[in-house]
Amino acid sequence: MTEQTTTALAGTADIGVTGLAVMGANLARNFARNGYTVALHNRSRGRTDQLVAEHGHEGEFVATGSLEELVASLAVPRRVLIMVKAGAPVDAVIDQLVPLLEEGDIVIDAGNSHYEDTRRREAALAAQGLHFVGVGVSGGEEGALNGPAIMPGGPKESYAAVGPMLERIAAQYGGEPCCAWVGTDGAGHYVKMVHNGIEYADMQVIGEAHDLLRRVAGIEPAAQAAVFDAWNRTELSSYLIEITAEVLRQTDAATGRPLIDVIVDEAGQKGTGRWTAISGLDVGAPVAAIAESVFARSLSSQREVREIARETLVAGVDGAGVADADREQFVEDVRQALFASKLVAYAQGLDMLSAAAAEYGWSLDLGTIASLWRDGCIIRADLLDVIMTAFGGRDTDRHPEPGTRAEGQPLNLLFAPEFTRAIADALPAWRRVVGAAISAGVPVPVFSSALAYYDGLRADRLPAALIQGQRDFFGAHTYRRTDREGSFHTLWSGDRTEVDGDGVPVVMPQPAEGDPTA
Ligand SMILES: NC(=O)C1=CN([C@@H]2O[C@H](COP(=O)(O)OP(=O)(O)OC[C@H]3O[C@@H](n4cnc5c(N)ncnc54)[C@H](OP(=O)(O)O)[C@@H]3O)[C@@H](O)[C@H]2O)C=CC1
Ligand SMILES: O=C(CO)[C@H](O)[C@H](O)COP(=O)(O)O
Repeated sequence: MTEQTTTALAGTADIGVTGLAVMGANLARNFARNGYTVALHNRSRGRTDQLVAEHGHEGEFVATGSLEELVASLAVPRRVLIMVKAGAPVDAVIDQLVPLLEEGDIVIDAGNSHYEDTRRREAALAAQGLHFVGVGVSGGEEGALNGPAIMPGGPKESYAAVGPMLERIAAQYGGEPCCAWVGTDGAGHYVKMVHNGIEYADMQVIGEAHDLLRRVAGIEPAAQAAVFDAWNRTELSSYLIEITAEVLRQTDAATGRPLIDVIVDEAGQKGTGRWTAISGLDVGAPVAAIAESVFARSLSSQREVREIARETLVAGVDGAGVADADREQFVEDVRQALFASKLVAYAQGLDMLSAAAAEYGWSLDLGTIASLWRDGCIIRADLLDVIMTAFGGRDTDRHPEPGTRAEGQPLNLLFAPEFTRAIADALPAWRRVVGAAISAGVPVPVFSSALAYYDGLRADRLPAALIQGQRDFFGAHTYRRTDREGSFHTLWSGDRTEVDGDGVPVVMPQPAEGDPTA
């Protein structure tokens, strides 16, 4: 296991990895460091040779120059892990691989593929006697090497062949691997997609907090780093808060200014956040905070429009800022608003998983899924252990009916008593912060959207009643009544009497004598 091996070991390698950019190379090294013999392949040979030259001493590698060689070097059943750019490249690799494989072999796609692609690919490969396992992987370069969070989908029986290997290279939290089979076909990639949607919202709320600390409280980046360090010792403790402090502390070598001030303020995106928002719309899950975080990135990238807007649109505020005496309280308010908004993003993401489970017939256990995110991935946070507990802990044998929660699991994360309390405690600060941001003209799309979600959930009555009235007025779409079963329509263009779903005039019950509402 320790000697560098580059000669072909035909038919003995435990796993083949094709696609040796940042993620594939580090996953391959992780497998090798854990004692597996890893066959390597990349479209262009350079990456393969580089990996072997730089890291060949870390374990048993079989460098190959073609997919034919890669497949020939693998033990049966063959396991080939694809880690190439998502989309058409995955299909291109599959098309080349399939003719080389035999019944029972397993193709693992560990990139950020769209779950619908995964469903399609699994069905196509199953028809040819091959197993296709769509696996979500999170943790970036460092996680891939030292232990990522892994969310495998695909046929349950395939997990027996790949699960133990994946569990071995995954991050470990309290002795448990951050890896477990999550559900059939595209479920693994769906769960990873929602992870990324939450990641977008989490990053955006941290960004909003940073903006408020700078523009309202006047706290410069280096001092903010200390604030985020301190927040990382509270219930906000997480990887993203930790790296935020690192980024804010960094000085640009070329200018001596804070690095954050020389980075162009346009956020990129590869697609997983957008897919989450689109899927939320498709399955009818109100993931507004996640969607707002995607829109915020899109707005940031409208460079030309923003330039014109800066010159033409007025702010309409009379100056912003907190007095010195109020700064400490404001910082604490922002911390609480950040925590509450983050909880809402998790609540929306988890709610969406249940809606998708119903739509696609998956059995997703929210407690186990939360357990996978406790370490290794980008959204890892102390909070996830609490969320896991709120959903009944980790139980890889618990498979609720599609679209339902396992017994005892709350219908919404915010209904778990500890989170109901946490939000209630944060609420006054959250409202103050959103109010202050609006007054100061500082955009807080996710802070405010998350608060609107919370207020929408808890409202006695929503203006949806008026929308139903409007829909009935212009399109005879009917409405339901609070006091009777059935659907009803008012003859808006006629005498405005009410008819039932069959067009029969409704006879109003006579109010009882003495009824005060009569
Ligand atoms: N980077 C990250 O932090 C994370 C990435 N992911 C996902 O993992 C996957 C890999 O990501 P990453 O390592 O960043 O690499 P990239 O997404 O940048 O993809 C580069 C790799 O894809 C190969 N490739 C591109 N097109 C083709 C093709 N048509 N046929 C064969 N191979 C092709 C490249 O080969 P060549 O060298 O020949 O160009 C190279 O090996 C992606 O799906 C990504 O979304 C998941 C989690 C985290
Ligand atoms: O999957 C990941 C982390 O979990 C990748 O880093 C992904 O690229 C992040 O998404 P985006 O590039 O859209 O910010």
